[in-house]
Amino acid sequence: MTSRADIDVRPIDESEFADWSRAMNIGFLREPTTSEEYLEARRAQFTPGRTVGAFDDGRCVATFRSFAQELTVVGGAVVPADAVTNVTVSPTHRRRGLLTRMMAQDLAAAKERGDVVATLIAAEYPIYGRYGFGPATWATEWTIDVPRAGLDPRWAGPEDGGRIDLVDAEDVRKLGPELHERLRRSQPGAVSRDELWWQLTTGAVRFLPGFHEPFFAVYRSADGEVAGMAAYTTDDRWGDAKQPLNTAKVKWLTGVTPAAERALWRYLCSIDWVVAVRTGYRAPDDLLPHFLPDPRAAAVTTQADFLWVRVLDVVRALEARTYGTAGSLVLEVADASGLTGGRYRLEASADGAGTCAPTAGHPDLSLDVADLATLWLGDESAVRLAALGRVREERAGAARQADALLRTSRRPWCPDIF
Ligand SMILES: CC(=O)SCCNC(=O)CCNC(=O)[C@H](O)C(C)(C)COP(=O)(O)OP(=O)(O)OC[C@H]1O[C@@H](n2cnc3c(N)ncnc32)[C@H](O)[C@@H]1OP(=O)(O)O
Repeated sequence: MTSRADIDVRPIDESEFADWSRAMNIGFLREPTTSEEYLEARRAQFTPGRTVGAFDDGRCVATFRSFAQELTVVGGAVVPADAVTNVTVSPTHRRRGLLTRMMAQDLAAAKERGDVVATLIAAEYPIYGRYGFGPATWATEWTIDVPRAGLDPRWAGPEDGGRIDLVDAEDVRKLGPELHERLRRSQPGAVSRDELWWQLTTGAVRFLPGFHEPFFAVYRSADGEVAGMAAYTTDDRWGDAKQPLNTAKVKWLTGVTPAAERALWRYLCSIDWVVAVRTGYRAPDDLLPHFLPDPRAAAVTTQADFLWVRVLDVVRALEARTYGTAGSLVLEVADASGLTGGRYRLEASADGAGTCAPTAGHPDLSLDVADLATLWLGDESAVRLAALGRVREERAGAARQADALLRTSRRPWCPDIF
């Protein structure tokens, strides 16, 4: 067996991209061999210096890629994030520390670059906590039993003066980016999308497994403004007695007003032949069930952690967001990697702004950097984490005070897998 030291972990150059892609497909249990077209399409994701491989005897056996992203925080500001993706280690080389080496290099480079956080969508829950990542948003998927929802089957369009049109992929590439910008600027937990995201979702570039061209529906409000858009596929299922039994699967649904969300969900539940709607990953407090006369018709199919965050700079992370009340809190943050641990005083003013600085003062709460990430976007309760023993109160009542400062009335949501 090759010793750990003999395995070279380094950024690849473009000539190694085919070997790197083969290794990634192996790690994700996908067909290893890739076509020239696949490689050509995928090359847009090659970021020099940030596409990393591990090489054993000249063959790529592990992959890791990161790219620049913006993450929206509470209050609507965005912070520069190091988005981590394409993480694989071949089954022949697992549990020898290769991920640990690739991650350590990447996080150190991200810190050096000035990224405030690193982000990822975890394939499995137990992988990333050890590197200081914590789940910062959660996702819920519902399946709507349309005939049980109590909706009037005669519905023929929005009652609010708005309209819904089906549009082509090209229209989505034109209208979608601006709509998403509006959403993500006001949605804590949302991330930026690049042009390739729009090309992939519309099929202009195809390398994702199982792509089927979706239907695209656009909602315009009474004044003609595009306020919502949805992409969905259907599965052409029929029962033995010739009954249509289609499920509409929502790939994404963006609404920048409650009216837009209501109209698009109503539309999806009105399509002839469709008896079930799978919603895709929404925020756990999405309005959707309450758009239905019988909210129980929306059954939770998935409930899981979604966006994981690794705080790289406590001061900038805490100063970027806003707070629910005025107050002062001293946090003792443990960070085994040495990237951003220390004792910090957060001062929030009545207008919601926060300042943060290292302090020698007595701590109010002690916690790991991964748990700070879990609290940062407002989704989790410090009181709950204290009950679990993950946050320690150094002053009685500090966890409750942290909740008053940090928690938000609506939950954060990351609409994108990356
Ligand atoms: C953002 C993304 O891309 S998510 C996709 C992640 N990729 C996958 O799930 C594909 C299949 N899995 C893999 O490729 C690999 O198993 C990886 C990438 C998850 C882990 O790579 P490895 O090189 O085996 O990890 P490494 O040896 O550095 O492990 C470090 C520690 O994490 C633990 N660990 C690693 N993977 C897992 C896991 N899936 N579940 C539980 N523990 C794990 C190891 O046991 C080890 O613990 P220890 O330090 O106590 O001994």
